[in-house]
Amino acid sequence: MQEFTVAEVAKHNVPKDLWCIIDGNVYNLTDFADAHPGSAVVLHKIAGKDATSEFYSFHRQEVLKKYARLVIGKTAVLQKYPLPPPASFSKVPYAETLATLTKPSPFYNQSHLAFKRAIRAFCEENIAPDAESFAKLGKIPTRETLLAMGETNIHACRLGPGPHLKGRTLLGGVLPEDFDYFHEAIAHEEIARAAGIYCYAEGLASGMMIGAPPVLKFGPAWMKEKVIPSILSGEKMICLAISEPGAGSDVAGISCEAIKTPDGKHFIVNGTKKWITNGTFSHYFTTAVKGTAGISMLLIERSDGVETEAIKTSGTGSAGTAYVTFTNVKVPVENLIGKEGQGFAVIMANFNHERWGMVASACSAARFIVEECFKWATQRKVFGKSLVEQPVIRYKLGQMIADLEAVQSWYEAITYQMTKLDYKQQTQQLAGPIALLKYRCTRMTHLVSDNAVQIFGGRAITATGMGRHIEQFQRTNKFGAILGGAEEVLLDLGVRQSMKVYPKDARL
Ligand code: HEM
Repeated sequence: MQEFTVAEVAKHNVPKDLWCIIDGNVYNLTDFADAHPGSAVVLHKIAGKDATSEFYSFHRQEVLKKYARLVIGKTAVLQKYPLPPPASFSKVPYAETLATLTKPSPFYNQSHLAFKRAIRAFCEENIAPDAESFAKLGKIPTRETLLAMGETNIHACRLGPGPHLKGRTLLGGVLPEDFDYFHEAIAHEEIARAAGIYCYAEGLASGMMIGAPPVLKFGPAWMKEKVIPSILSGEKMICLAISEPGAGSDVAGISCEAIKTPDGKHFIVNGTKKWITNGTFSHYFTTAVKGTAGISMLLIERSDGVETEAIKTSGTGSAGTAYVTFTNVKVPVENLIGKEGQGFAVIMANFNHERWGMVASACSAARFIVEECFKWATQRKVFGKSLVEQPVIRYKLGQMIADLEAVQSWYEAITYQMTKLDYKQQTQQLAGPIALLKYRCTRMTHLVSDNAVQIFGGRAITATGMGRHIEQFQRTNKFGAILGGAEEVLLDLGVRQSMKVYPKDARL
């Protein structure tokens, strides 16, 4: 690259010959000025000057990457803000979990770190580039992306440890037998970080994370053999169809009915499901139905009588959130997941993994927002000093960090318990704590979202530019307080679960 002196750059200081220096590099903005979204006028004011500080007041670093073509040379001035190398861990305080950098941890080892680095690299290369534009356009992820997640076994990793990992090559060189719930949590965390929780991330087969476990844990052998490989490869999609227009957290209230044919060989399914993540593009529906025996779970293939329609939410069309209608759908009785009439137990067992996964994603998303706020507060100047020099801003950051780290610690403690308990024990012993944890987590994200909006001001309600991640987070954050069980329902469940084991002999 050609090197210029500061004095040489200074000569190009008029609109028809407009150069400037940004972080050591020389930009020729003459032809770009009229197309500049921030107006030509502001560029005229910095013509011929070092505009690094002005640039970082109004733009994200990614703008420089996108417009690298405008660079015509460099100066001897040392670059102060180099773009971070690929798949690196952030050095901004609290931007990474405490164990990611150098701090010791009872839970994570080198294998977790290697996995984290590898999946971050995958996400940066394959997921992040589409995240913003696809979310805006409401486009579902491409087949290539979903297949790439299959090839690298990310789909399989998101279903947690188990026999489905046997013989698979995992990212970071992790051996399938060493893979535990901390690895799985890292997969959810990294996807949420790269793709935006309750936004583009939802399209990345998150329906599978909740729709496939019932098949894996309770489905008959033929079903596992037929369905699981095609799902884990990314060829086919599956979703969980439980909630209905008249039944959300109130699962017992579902009305989608499945009536057995007189020969006992099929169910005829009639009813609707609402808010079904990935429903618009799923091939399989893990569906809760009501029959004479009570609630059952059925695997329904997309076929005649299955219709899906996109629902517009505050999130994005990338999630494929659907209204599903089953009209006289003929389903073989072999498609029962678990025993007839025992669907409630399958649903309840599944909820734990779903809620825990939501916490993993939400902690990571909140951490990313903390990082955004810390960076903004440091580089944004008001009343002659940076925001972070104002006590009120430090108070807000402190609240966010303290809440986040408290939830993170509880979630890691529960994750550790999951690594020591089998699936049945988890269902019996962790349903209450996980319900309470998810409640605490979404209260934390409310605070993080609220404080982030106050720190970013107008930019927090602007979909592009400096605050675009904050805008998305505050717009979609509420999903977490509803999906997988509303906060109020979870608090109630948490206490009811502990009442079941309350010692009969305990007295004040
Ligand atoms: C390489 C040089 C530059 C490029 C490629 C560039 C590009 C952009 C882009 C893409 C935006 C829209 C922001 C977004 O929504 O993402 C923008 C906005 C803006 N730019 Fe630049 N810019 C450059 C230099 C500068 C400089 C040196 C200034 C100095 C004053 C400046 C001032 C602004 C302002 C005031 C806005 C509007 C910010 C807002 O709406 O909050 N730009 N610029």
